[in-house]
Amino acid sequence: MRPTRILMIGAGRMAEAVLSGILKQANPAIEKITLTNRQDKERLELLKERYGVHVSSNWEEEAKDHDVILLASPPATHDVILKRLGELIDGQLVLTVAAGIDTTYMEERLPKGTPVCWIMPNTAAQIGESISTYTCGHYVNPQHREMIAFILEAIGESAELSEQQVHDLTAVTGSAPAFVYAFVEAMEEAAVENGVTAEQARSLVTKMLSGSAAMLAAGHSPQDLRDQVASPGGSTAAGLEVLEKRHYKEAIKAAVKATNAHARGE
Ligand SMILES: NC(=O)C1=CN([C@@H]2O[C@H](COP(=O)(O)OP(=O)(O)OC[C@H]3O[C@@H](n4cnc5c(N)ncnc54)[C@H](O)[C@@H]3O)[C@@H](O)[C@H]2O)C=CC1
Ligand SMILES: O=C(O)[C@@H]1CCC=N1
Repeated sequence: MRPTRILMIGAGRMAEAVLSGILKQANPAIEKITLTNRQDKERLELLKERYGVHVSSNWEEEAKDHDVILLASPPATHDVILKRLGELIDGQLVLTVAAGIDTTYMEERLPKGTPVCWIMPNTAAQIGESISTYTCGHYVNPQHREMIAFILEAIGESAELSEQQVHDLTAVTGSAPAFVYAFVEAMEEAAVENGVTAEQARSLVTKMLSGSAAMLAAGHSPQDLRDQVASPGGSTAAGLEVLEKRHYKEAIKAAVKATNAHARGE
């Protein structure tokens, strides 16, 4: 990889996740990383202290001096930031992790020929365990791809998809961890109501979840796994029947639809 300077616009949770992943790779080609946000100086100081990176509350002054610019600010800030960025940059690679901000949107606001990439990670990026979908714009060359792969590997695994697919899967890979955590909260509450401590409930439910995920990762289908648990006429079947009556799958699919629609600004 060529010597590279990375600028991040936005210094929140996702920016920190990407930053810590990149630093763990200890790649000598990364010459400099600068984190910026609009006004939270305290947050910038904390990140500077924690990671030893450069910080600034004026990204406009920094843009020229960096090769890769990663937007990790809210989607609603992108219109203004991209248009201003377009006045400042000259061929730099521009990436975003924002929900709903696809490469067409970016290319429309940046000078013709600007290489762009849209990455949709999830919060497991914080521990290098994200499954990130991504899609590249028209002007991304093999060198840019090397950089994009480096960032993606720093936060976990990834799948390159079409722009439409990244939109359609925003809920399934980006937001669904929150759906899983809501399920865990309900399970923990049920466990506590049945007499175990909150710590025991956390430990039991977490292990149940990681074991279930490991069975899926081993290649078994969810239908087979469900059937293995639910002995015919047994107690699990009675529980599944309640979920079905309460439209469990429909509720999840409706949540996916609502999430994606919101991300697209609908
Ligand atoms: N949290 C998540 O699970 C995921 C978040 N994302 C995307 O990541 C982006 C950031 O999300 P989080 O890190 O969760 O949010 P956050 O609230 O932790 O961080 C947002 C950051 O943007 C900065 N900011 C706000 N307005 C700005 C502006 N006008 N100019 C420069 N900086 C500005 C804030 O100071 C803050 O540092 C969003 O676009 C979101 O769609 C994508 C996938 C998953
Ligand atoms: O809630 C959000 O807007 C972001 C997008 C994907 C996950 N979190």
